[in-house]
Amino acid sequence: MTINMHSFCVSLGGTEILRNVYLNISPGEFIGLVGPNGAGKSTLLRALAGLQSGDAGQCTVNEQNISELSPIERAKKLAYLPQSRPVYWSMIARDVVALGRFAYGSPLQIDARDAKAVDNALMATGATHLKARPVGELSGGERARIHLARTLAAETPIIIADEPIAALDPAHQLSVMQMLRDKANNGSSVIAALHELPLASRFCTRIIVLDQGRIVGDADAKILPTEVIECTFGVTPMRDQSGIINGLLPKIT
Ligand SMILES: Nc1ncnc2c1ncn2[C@@H]1O[C@H](COP(=O)(O)OP(=O)(O)OP(=O)(O)O)[C@@H](O)[C@H]1O
Repeated sequence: MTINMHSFCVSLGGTEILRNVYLNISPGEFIGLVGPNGAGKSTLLRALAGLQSGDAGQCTVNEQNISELSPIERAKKLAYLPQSRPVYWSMIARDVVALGRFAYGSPLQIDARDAKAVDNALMATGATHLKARPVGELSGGERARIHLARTLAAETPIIIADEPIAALDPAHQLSVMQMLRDKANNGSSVIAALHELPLASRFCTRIIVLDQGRIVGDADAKILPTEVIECTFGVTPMRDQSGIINGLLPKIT
């Protein structure tokens, strides 16, 4: 499925947060949305998920305005992992993952297809061994993987993830990035807000750079101009021969 933003603007508390954003995500793409703290990444992802209305412009899924979709229709098309993921009851981890199936029936009475989706999602995030544990007892990284599994359990053609690898150890960061890339390779449209530029560069098919609510860079990760990274983040990327960023240094002046 294709997701599209056209001349999209958002103001919050009297401040313009997203300014005239144009964006297109096609099946097969894994987009890394990067930008400094406060750039507007979460706001943009919330808008793509239909959770943030705009002051101007449009956001569409397969050319249908996202605000016209019912929550259930939306949940069958896209899964959204928010940055903040509070759990107010100490539910068993597997039940939290099963919440991802709510669009298909009651998450507390899951059928065989739902159960398979939940088990596959737990496996994809390396969290199968955690399934019987109360989420309140899990570590931050373990809980993050359970929430990601909840997102994947929806088995939607679009995945929108806000900082899916924050709090994960290096091995799980790599495996989650590979898994998201595999989803894209299998036809999903994936966008994730990321702070880990080298990992974004290695695994994403495209990088979009947001700064003060504006898109200031949009390119294949390997050819994203060094100047854009330097101007936006104040760091200088080191690259390997293929252009992949493999380290960052304070901006060389
Ligand atoms: N409800 C709100 N009212 C006023 N300002 C808001 C509101 N929500 C967010 N903002 C502001 O919008 C800007 C963008 O926030 P957003 O969370 O989208 O940034 P971000 O790029 O995801 O940042 P981070 O990398 O720190 O998570 C920030 O300056 C934030 O303070």
